[in-house]
Amino acid sequence: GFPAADSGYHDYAEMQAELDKAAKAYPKILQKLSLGKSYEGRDMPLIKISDNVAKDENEPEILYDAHQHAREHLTVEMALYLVKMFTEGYGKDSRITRIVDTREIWIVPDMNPDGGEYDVSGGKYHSWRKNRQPVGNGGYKGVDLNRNWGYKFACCDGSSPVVSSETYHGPSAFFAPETQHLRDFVLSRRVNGVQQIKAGIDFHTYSELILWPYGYTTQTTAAGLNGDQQKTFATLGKAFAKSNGYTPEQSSSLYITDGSIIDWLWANQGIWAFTFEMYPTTPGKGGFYPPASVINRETARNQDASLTLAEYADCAYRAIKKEQ
Ligand SMILES: NS(=O)(=O)N[C@@H](Cc1ccccc1)C(=O)O
Ligand SMILES: [Ca+2]
Ligand SMILES: [Ca+2]
Ligand SMILES: [Zn+2]
Repeated sequence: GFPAADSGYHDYAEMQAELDKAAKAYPKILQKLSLGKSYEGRDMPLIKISDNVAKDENEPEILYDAHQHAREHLTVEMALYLVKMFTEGYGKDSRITRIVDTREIWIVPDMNPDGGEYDVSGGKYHSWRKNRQPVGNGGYKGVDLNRNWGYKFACCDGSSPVVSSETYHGPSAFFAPETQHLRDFVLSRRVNGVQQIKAGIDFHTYSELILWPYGYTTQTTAAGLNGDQQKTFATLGKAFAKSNGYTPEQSSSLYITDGSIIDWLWANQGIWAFTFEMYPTTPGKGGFYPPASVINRETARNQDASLTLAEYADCAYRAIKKEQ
């Protein structure tokens, strides 16, 4: 569990309890499902929020995922904030109500439950990033989930082949059960060959950035990402940045990453996918372990961007005033 001073953060059991409570309180608009089990056997919750939530309706779908990296605990709080915002705002806030009525929202609050629990084990932080899967044959553990996706896997020196590395990509794409489960869920959202999930945000910490594909190349356009699409990503990214004060840029302008989730979501499934790096900007402001006192402010900071993404999900090109 978290160190006492940081008890405001939710550990795995507390996160699950929070989600169970929400499912009980809002059965008409929230369903608690499961992606499957992590390597060590922990359930990975999947939340669906929409009107007539038990029905698969013909409404644009949105995906918010959090906590691919174990020490990035603020992202679990971000996902719990989204659950709270959509449920408590429904029927009260007109913008939220319209989104819940016209979209199907998927939230994955914890992509890496094993890593997260390990990171806070013994009431102290271990600065752990990866999952807890044995790798190689020297007793090492951990695949970097955000290098294990299957688009341009290990293509471009944007990850490491060394099992002990923080950015170890694994022996193959989708080696980690955690990336397999989210991949399988996303693929299951293809109906008559059309991907129902139109847009998404992958939450990380820290640096306060809004990132869009590609991560594997510094080219602004490349196979599967043309000029209008680049313009749409940049326009939406800048609009999000205006609302939360983060810095918007193409993912690769910071460093090259291969096998990242947003490259796969976009190139393989055509999903308008962004990575948000949350608070703080620097290690001096808490790095991966900011005090629990910032949770409310730093999660609410992304309310407008999260809602705007959902509003554009029917046609992202509207952001550049293009029809189709
Ligand atoms: N959370 S993070 O510090 O690990 N950054 C993430 C996301 C990311 C990817 C590419 C450039 C900047 C940030 C990563 O997978 O490297
Ligand atoms: Ca619905
Ligand atoms: Ca649907
Ligand atoms: Zn991260």
